[in-house]
Amino acid sequence: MVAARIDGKAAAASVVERVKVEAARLSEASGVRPGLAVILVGEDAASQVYVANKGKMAESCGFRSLTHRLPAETSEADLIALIEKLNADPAIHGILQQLPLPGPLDARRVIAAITPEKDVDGLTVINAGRLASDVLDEVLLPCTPAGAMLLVRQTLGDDLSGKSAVVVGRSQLVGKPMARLLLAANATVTVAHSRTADLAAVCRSADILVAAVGRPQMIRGDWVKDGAVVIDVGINRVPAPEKGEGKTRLVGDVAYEEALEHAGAITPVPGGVGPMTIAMLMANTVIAAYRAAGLPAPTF
Ligand SMILES: Nc1nc(=O)c2c([nH]1)NC[C@@H]1CN(c3ccc(C(=O)N[C@@H](CCC(=O)O)C(=O)O)cc3)C=[N+]21
Repeated sequence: MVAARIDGKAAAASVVERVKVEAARLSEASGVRPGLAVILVGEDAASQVYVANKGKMAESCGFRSLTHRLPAETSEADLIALIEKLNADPAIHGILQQLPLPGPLDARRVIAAITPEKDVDGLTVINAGRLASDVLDEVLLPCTPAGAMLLVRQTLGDDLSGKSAVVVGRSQLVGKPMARLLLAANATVTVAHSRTADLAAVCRSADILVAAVGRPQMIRGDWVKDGAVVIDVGINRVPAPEKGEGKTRLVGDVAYEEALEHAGAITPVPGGVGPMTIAMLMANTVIAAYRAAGLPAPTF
């Protein structure tokens, strides 16, 4: 079998088109223009690129977009004071604190300062708790698992009854919320991780295999059940000596070429889950703006 390629770029573009329509509808109904504030502390090169992309995407959706660039030496008190100012600003509906934070800043305390209704990254304890407690009408979901789930639903439909799903990785950011979303869609879910015995055999039991470990090409082709849907969340930059694509290239957590021969459908890296992450940030921002206006929010 040769797997179908799940086109995350195309799926992300159609989410963004929906976001534009919903933003325009909100603006007509209530005069509210969604506002997204992105905070970047320090000079991390990769983060600079992501933040610039998010700003451009927000503007293309018709949002008000503000990027706050703070020096690496910023104190935690000053950063939290900025977040509190944005919490209180009625023109801002989403606050994204770009991670990782420089050394002495405590990400947990900083994220906790974001009001849950503006937490468009879905990282606060309140939003994690809403997902865990099935309070789905109030939750803002973490963007990467929400985007990955949309690709699963696009491939297999909304009801995963009778399907087994294996999530490799148990992070707060991806693994745990992904498992909860799959469970909410009626899949039978296993969360595997670095201490799982015979990980290959566990993976082979999966109709839906989600790789979120952050180790380049760790999941081999013969770990993939024939016909499985494989969602590769990993984005790893590795040296590319052999191909002449420059010094480095991006690979996922799955050995893509090998997995192609087993999977029924698979997300590539790049062009898979990555673009969906940014699209879902836009979706969360428009959702937060609808809720702030007291109107029923669109679902994605
Ligand atoms: N608070 C916070 N929220 C985040 O969501 C967050 C963050 N901090 N810090 C950094 C990571 C990284 N991240 C990516 C999003 C999209 C792509 C993406 O679209 N990647 C392209 C490839 C881009 C390239 O070529 O370099 C793709 O997979 O096709 C990658 C990485 C969000 N992050």
